[in-house]
Amino acid sequence: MTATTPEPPIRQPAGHVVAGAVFRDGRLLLAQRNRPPELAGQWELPGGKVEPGEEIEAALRRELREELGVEVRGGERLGVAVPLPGGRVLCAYRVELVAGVPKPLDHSALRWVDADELETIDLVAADRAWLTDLQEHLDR
Ligand SMILES: Nc1nc2c([nH]c(=O)n2[C@H]2C[C@H](O)[C@@H](COP(=O)(O)OP(=O)(O)OP(=O)(O)O)O2)c(=O)[nH]1
Repeated sequence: MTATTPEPPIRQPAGHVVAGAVFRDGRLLLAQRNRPPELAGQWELPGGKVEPGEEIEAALRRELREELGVEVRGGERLGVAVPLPGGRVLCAYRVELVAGVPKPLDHSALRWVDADELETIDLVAADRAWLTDLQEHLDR
């Protein structure tokens, strides 16, 4: 009889979280989280987890449609990939608003910020990695 080695556990590939950077008139759209308790009240780029087999741009379109009620296109990477606790990876993408007016369907509030406001607002910690990249597109 041959000894059998137990199969290693199947590892889920690290999940990808997409965040959309929408710019308008020198300002960036930020959304205020309402969950989980440790992030509630902080501001972030709208977005969320990519579903298995989903393309990045499709995930951005779906998440911003669900969260803001708008249609976007594009998806040029902006800044570094940020590792999140739990093995997920967070990336920001520049998207263009093509239809609709953003509404906080899944957040407490929305706000358009300029470069100075972005620096002082209570941004989710992970997103601070993109400060300089985001500010390049913003008015002071
Ligand atoms: N959407 C988004 N999530 C962020 C950002 N920065 C950051 O650390 N995160 C974290 C918070 C969460 O742990 C995770 C994404 O969660 P999410 O709640 O937005 O994703 P989702 O809409 O797919 O989630 P859910 O409804 O299934 O709970 O990434 C950001 O700028 N945008």
